Amino acid sequence: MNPAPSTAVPTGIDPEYLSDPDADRIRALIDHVCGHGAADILRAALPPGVPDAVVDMVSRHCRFDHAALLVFPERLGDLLDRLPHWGLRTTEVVPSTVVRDRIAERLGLRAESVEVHIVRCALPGDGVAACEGRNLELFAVAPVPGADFARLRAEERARNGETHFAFRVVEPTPITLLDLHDLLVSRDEVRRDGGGFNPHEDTFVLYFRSIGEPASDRWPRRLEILATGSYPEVLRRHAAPRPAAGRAGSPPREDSSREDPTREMLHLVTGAWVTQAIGVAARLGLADHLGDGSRSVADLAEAAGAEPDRLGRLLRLLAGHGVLRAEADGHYRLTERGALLRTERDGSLAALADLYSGLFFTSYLGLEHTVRTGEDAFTRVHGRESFEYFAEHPDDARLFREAMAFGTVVFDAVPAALDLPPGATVVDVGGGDGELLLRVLRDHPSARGVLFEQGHVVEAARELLAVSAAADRCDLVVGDFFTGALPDGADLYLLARILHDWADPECLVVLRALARAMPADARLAIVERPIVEAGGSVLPLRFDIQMMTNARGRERTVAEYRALLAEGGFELLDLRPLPLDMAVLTARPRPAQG
Ligand SMILES: C[S@@+](CC[C@H](N)C(=O)[O-])C[C@H]1O[C@@H](n2cnc3c(N)ncnc32)[C@H](O)[C@@H]1O
Repeated sequence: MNPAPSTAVPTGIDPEYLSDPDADRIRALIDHVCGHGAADILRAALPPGVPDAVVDMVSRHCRFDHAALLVFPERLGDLLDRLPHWGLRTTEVVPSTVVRDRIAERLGLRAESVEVHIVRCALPGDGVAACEGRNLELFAVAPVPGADFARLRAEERARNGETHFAFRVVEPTPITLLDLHDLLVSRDEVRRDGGGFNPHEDTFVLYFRSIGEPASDRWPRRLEILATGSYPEVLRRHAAPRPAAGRAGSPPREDSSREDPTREMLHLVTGAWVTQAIGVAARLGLADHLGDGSRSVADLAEAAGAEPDRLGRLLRLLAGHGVLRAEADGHYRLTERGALLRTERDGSLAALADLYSGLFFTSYLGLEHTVRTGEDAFTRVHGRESFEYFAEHPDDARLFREAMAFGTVVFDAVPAALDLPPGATVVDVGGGDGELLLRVLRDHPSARGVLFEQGHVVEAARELLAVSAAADRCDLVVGDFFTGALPDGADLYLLARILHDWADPECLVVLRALARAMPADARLAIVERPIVEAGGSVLPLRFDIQMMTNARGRERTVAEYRALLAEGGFELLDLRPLPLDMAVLTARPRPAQG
């Protein structure tokens, strides 16, 4: 961090203005901005105790731009006259719309009756090196007659509620902005606080307000992320409701574990027991037996062919984790969470719960071996690599396909995230049983599809296709994406949940084969669950271990995907978020050099 200069305030301040309450605030803000390094200013705009990794990531992509303050001069000219006394050089005065609208709303007035100007000014460079290149934005609110205005002015002077510290993204891309956004909102203490795009200035802003005592005695923890350009996807994500996890309404027993490290650790260490309990519930078909109703333990035990005492204890644990609800009469019913174990529903997790507590669970006995040696856990435990194993075990292969069908919750959002020209041909490489391709064809009625898969999987896809209205627009091609030629000449190639199955060398074989098969103007759409660096959701990290244990693959950060794609002959263009931490990453073949 930059050392604080011994005196931050430029000399030559006219003492007359120090008695003005706004003058005092402006001076204190100059002190704060000139007296601290950018990382310290950032830290003070984020929650107390924010990890270094978060500060580092924001610092890597952004530079400090300005600090903002709401002030109340009698006349705008008065303020402009005074600024040189603080060594401030006015660079621009423009009308404000966003802040004006917010103030008008608070005063219960029409926006047009409130006048707010943004006075942009550069901080002095001379003698205060830390101020070089830093700016203030003073939002000058013209007097509005009425008691409420007096109250607003008094409150704002006391609270500085509109103050923020703005960091500008140096090389903005949708991917960088999404990464930054997700990193910040992944912290429970950070709240989204509005944002928007100003077309006149081609400027995009996101505001974040953090809970916690102010870092200094007066400035709120309010951060603005600023970028040139328009990023509607990021804005949509910013406006979306916070994910339910960790919010009020989660089962209290789980949440209470957060307070005590021993309890919390015990919770983690015993997590596999819960995986097993849910897996057994899935294999006993408890959710289907319960349906929409409630049943007694004895009744359920009979229906599921289970021993009542042991089943009762299993149900009690599942209720503790919010999978079931115990009713006053001792009956159990499904919660919304538990209903995901019903087999006959979209997005069923029943097969996944069975697979993750069964075949894929036993592989974890080889995790230590994998971590120690780098050798594949699944192969060590089951004798062969997972896709070879499935080719020889049809029942397990069916369970795997059914488990993958859970991804359809995510697939529903994929077609809208693809840019497909009319009449386009789409090749789904390793497309499984065709669930994703069928959704794309359904949403794009003029598109044609090609499903490229291994022989035994294509047979399953044939069954699904047979009952689909898009059957006549879809061809099935049996092939091996490592050794066979891929269908060429199409407009869009899908690689959904393929790259994460493999290590980089295998991925490069597939990517280079794709680069050879794809026309120069075709697009590659990769559906994966990218790891958000530093403090993002833990789900991609869990799946990363899963890929290491039950495949030879890994989850990757966006930067790793970008690098992998570049090595495979592609350029990453865009990232569009999907539910459950997944995303569509769009790439194009890199034009041949020279
Ligand atoms: C994790 S699944 C993903 C399936 C589908 N894309 C989805 O997202 O539901 C991986 C798929 O890759 C296929 N696959 C594995 N090795 C392959 C190969 N060498 N050639 C073609 N497909 C392969 C498997 O059969 C499997 O369907």
